[in-house]
Amino acid sequence: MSMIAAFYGGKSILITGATGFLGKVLMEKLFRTSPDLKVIYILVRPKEGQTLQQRVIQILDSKLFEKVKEVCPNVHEKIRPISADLNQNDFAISKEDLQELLSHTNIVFHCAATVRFDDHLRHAVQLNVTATQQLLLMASQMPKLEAFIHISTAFSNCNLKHIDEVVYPCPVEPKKIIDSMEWLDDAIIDEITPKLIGDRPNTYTYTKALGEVVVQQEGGNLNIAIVRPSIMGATWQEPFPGWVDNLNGPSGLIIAAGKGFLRSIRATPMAVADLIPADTVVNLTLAVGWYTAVHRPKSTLVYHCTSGNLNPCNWGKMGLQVLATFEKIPFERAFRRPNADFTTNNITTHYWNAVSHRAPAIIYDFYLRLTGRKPRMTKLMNRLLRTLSMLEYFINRSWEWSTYNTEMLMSELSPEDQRVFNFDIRQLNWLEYIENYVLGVKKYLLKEDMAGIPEAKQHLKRLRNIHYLFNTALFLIAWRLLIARSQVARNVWFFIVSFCYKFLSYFRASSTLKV
Ligand SMILES: CCCCCCCCCCCCCCCCCCCCCCCCCC(=O)SCCNC(=O)CCNC(=O)[C@H](O)C(C)(C)COP(=O)(O)OP(=O)(O)OC[C@H]1O[C@@H](n2cnc3c(N)ncnc32)[C@H](O)[C@@H]1OP(=O)(O)O
Ligand SMILES: NC(=O)C1=CN([C@@H]2O[C@H](COP(=O)(O)OP(=O)(O)OC[C@H]3O[C@@H](n4cnc5c(N)ncnc54)[C@H](OP(=O)(O)O)[C@@H]3O)[C@@H](O)[C@H]2O)C=CC1
Repeated sequence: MSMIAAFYGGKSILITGATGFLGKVLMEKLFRTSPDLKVIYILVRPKEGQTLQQRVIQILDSKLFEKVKEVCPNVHEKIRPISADLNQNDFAISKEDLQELLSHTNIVFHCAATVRFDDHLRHAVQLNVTATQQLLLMASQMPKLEAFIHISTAFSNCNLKHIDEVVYPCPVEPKKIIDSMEWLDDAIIDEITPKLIGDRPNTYTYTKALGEVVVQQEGGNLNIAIVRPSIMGATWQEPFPGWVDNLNGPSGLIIAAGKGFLRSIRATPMAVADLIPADTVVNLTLAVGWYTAVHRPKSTLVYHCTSGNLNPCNWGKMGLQVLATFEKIPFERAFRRPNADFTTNNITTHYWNAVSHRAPAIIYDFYLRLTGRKPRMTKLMNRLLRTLSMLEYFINRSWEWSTYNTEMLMSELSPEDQRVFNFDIRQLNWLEYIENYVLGVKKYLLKEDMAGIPEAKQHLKRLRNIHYLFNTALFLIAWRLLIARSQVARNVWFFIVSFCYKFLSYFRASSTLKV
């Protein structure tokens, strides 16, 4: 029997961010391995046109929860959605709900965050720092609380090259930042943001670092741990390979490449692609929850959930495997044939952006206008280029993360727990994983049917023919213009034509002789 699974049995668990990518995989695993848990409270913000219950039903109806429904048929009774907005004071939770949470919760998993790189600092601070502070305050009033697990990111200290499993201090105290956000206006915040984030690339990584400091400073006597995943990708094994449900990280770019929009990307092929499957993050997080509650380490332990130092894969290998998978499993209705490449400097990046991204978009929009439709490709391409510029920082560098605590935890698990809550990334086969990832993107994000693959292949063949035809026409037009203007080009042209003519005459004559 798994000790970790048994530990979560009978427990009341609070999860923030349960409607997000990680939160859903976390809930699924909890229900599947500990169906006898008491209740999972989830803090859900109301969404336009959807009640909380409807949001829960939507989650449970997804393919992700198919296995759970078999092992835990009353799963819907065990999820208790609580209306809460982490942007509001006290999360705008009703008094009754708050009372219930405070008196019953045994474990907290804090996953909610804004993961947008370019969020306004005020909003990023509110969600990634102030909300964490408020949640800690709530947690300190929970008499039955056994562990508080905070999900951060391995990139919270991406300004360093080697990152240890410790919380690094920030030059300006989080409390001061929180206070200043209350009285500074947006214009001033915009002005000081670059100075505050310093050599970090965006407000996301900066506020996640502040969040960690808050956890360490204000955790009081709570049993706290911090989990730092790197770039979270589709599931590796559980509940099935390839499950993914948002565009973050590489998923959006896989779509853009597979549909033929993305043709070049500024990346360093040898830089480590520190991807980590979502189910690996979940297994480590649950093991950390158990360890923190049972062993009560004296200090706040940080656990790196990364792949680079144990089983590295680089962007070059990953890119090639993604492209190879498109040959076998193409996406439907591609704009162009998937054929992306890496660029490594500014000049080639600008050149290929103009030739491979902007120009085809303009031509296609011109065609849409001609046929009386609304142009949209240039807008889409501009957004893609903006997204690429945001992600570039992470695909042109490598980091070293120490994984001492994570490895220590692995050695503390029984063989059964090591199997059920496997987070040993050394066992991952990258080529197989990437293929399943692309397949998962096709099935679960694009919702494309596998039966459509032959038609998708036909479509790519048509695109290839159009491509050849277009290139030939372009060459002939350019050549025609050139020979109209240049005597040298004309001479070359006559030489080629007469050479071909002579060759054909010789060929015809020799074949007549043979007969
Ligand atoms: C040798 C030869 C080889 C050949 C090779 C060939 C290669 C070919 C194969 C290629 C694949 C292999 C290489 C993979 C590289 C992966 C790099 C990943 C690095 C990730 C590092 C993460 C580190 C930190 C990890 C963490 O700890 S945290 C989690 C990470 N957080 C995020 O990933 C949020 C990012 N996003 C935003 O920050 C916002 O999205 C924002 C972008 C500002 C836009 O923002 P905005 O324009 O305002 O508007 P949106 O509505 O948001 O989006 C507007 C439009 O862009 C779409 N779109 C949003 N996102 C993404 C996204 N990612 N990717 C793509 N599209 C996206 C959205 O669908 C919408 O499309 P539309 O609806 O227009 O059609
Ligand atoms: N994705 C990645 O590559 C990585 C993620 N992480 C960390 O993992 C955690 C989870 O990330 P991920 O699942 O990918 O992110 P998602 O964007 O998929 O999920 C974010 C979650 O936070 C909730 N949330 C956001 N704002 C509020 C709010 N105001 N009130 C209540 N809930 C809110 C969202 O709710 P709603 O559904 O209503 O929007 C959603 O459930 C984050 O802490 C992130 O920093 C770390 C490393 C990598």
